Amino acid sequence: MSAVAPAGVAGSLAVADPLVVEGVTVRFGALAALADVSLRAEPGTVHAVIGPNGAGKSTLFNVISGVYRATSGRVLLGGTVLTGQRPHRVTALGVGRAFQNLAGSPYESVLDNIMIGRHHLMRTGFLSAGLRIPSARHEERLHRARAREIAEFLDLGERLHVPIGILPYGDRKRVEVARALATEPRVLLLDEPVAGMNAVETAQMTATIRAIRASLGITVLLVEHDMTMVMSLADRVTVLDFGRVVSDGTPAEVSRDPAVIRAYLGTGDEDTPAVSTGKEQP
Ligand SMILES: Nc1ncnc2c1ncn2[C@@H]1O[C@H](COP(=O)(O)OP(=O)(O)OP(=O)(O)O)[C@@H](O)[C@H]1O
Repeated sequence: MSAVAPAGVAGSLAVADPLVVEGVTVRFGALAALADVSLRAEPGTVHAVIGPNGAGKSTLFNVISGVYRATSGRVLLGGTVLTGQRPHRVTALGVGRAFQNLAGSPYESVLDNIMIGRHHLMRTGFLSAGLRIPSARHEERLHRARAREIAEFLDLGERLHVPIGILPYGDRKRVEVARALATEPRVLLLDEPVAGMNAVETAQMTATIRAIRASLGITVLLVEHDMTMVMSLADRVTVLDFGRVVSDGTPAEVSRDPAVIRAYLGTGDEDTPAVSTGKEQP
């Protein structure tokens, strides 16, 4: 991985504003998928959102990214209210999202797939781009250079012109993260980034997320079922169960919280860590 943080067309990626979720409720008929959920992801941290299946994690990501409307409550990035905005506007306001399922066209190259993330930043319309107007060509060159930097940052620099459909699974997942980074986010939503990965790919993705936090200063909001990865990486963890926040704290705090033990195991046995930190003695 490149040691140098990308910098370029869109300027600094660093963020000084927290992402704040304030009392968000989402109802689907009688079901409250989220019930008065609040959390605060501090700038430049990895904040994990965990919970059993059906706890509301995807619904929360869908509210933050503008896909679902909250029944009540707000999401703010600094002083900007994100709730009520459409997904493309939320992206433009600084929230990038890498999806769990592999997105992107399998026949297009790594570079072209990363460029998809930059379209909302390009001033040139299709007509002037198609007519190869010099200013349009200049802008396209700058954006391609930036996409290349991001690819190199994610160790994809050697594969720029490879169709993503023939890449190994781990590389393809990193292209998805690169596409999200190409939107120049201040907050990056990562939806199960290591789902389906082997141990080597998981270690590489974990290193990638650490580098995003350390070098780019981006706030990462992470939904992930791999508890060893979450507990080794997250600065803070919010635990959802049945749409409610049942715990919030450092990995060490939540892994000992009886409410988390109940959520995962259906027991209040306080001698058992709720979730493995990967550091327990055998
Ligand atoms: N569009 C929808 N319409 C109706 N119910 C929904 C919708 N989206 C989610 N739900 C329900 O809301 C609840 C929370 O689902 P959600 O997908 O957010 O959970 P999750 O924590 O992401 O689960 P998993 O870990 O299995 O992905 C579930 O009961 C789910 O069936």
